[in-house]
Amino acid sequence: MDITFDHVDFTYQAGTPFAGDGIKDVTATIHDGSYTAIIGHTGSGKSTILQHLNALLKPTKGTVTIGDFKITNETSNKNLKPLRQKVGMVFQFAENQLFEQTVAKDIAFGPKNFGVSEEDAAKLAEQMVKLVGLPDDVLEKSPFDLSGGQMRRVAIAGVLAMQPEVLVLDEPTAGLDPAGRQEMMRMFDQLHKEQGLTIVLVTHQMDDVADYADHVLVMEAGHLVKSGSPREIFSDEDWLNEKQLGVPTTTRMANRLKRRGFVFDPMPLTEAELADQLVPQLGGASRE
Ligand SMILES: Nc1ncnc2c1ncn2[C@@H]1O[C@H](COP(=O)(O)OP(=O)(O)OP(=O)(O)O)[C@@H](O)[C@H]1O
Repeated sequence: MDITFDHVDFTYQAGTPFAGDGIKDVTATIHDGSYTAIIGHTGSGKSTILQHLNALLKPTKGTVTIGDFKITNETSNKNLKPLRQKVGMVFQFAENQLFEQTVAKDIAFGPKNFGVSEEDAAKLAEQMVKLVGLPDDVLEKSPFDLSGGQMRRVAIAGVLAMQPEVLVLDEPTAGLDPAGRQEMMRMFDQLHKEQGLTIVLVTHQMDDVADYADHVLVMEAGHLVKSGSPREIFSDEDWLNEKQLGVPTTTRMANRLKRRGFVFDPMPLTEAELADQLVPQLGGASRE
């Protein structure tokens, strides 16, 4: 299911003296099966974009097309339930939305609300706990007795239990320690590759963009200012510096080495790519 923005404006509190632009004239496509990262400074419009992906917000102007759904300013809230099922949203600190007495009940809540039987919802909870890498014995525990990282996985399991086609992640690793962050990013990558989920990730972590995304949208002051592959986006160091956007650690290191006479073509994005190009230049055999 492709998601397309066609000249979309969104104005917060439109028609009041407090009106403020969220996004302006955004035209972009998030392709079915892609892993799309949205980057940009605070207030650039990333969250506003995300909330259009399942019509939590509707365009003030323009059209958002999500599979068969065309969302405009005129779209009524009726009949949007199937859309909410297809696009799963994991908000920042998703664990704050847990509320049931047991993990099993919390994960089963969404599917039951969408008409899945008690028995099938319980089965889904068992499957989803596995999918997010938690042991079976958490099912009967209170979510509030788990660690922060485990609680977040339970919240993600609850979103996955709706069996969405698109998983939308708003800074999903915020507040986790580096090991927890890495584990969680690997889990999303696995879901993307093994379950075929389309992923839309908002992040400030450029290493994650380089390691996992295949498409990047760069937002600035409500405008989409660039889109392309991570290689295209991160190859223009001057532009990134001008915009004060970070670059992946590997790219930063390669840029420094380039100034000392090393040659990289293309510029490496990941550690493996850096090693493959660096080792022969240091007189060693490449990894292949
Ligand atoms: N509820 C709101 N009411 C009024 N203006 C808002 C509201 N939410 C966001 N805005 C404004 O819309 C613009 C885009 O904000 P948005 O939250 O989409 O940015 P962001 O890139 O997600 O930022 P962050 O990285 O801080 O989450 C900003 O100018 C912001 O002040």
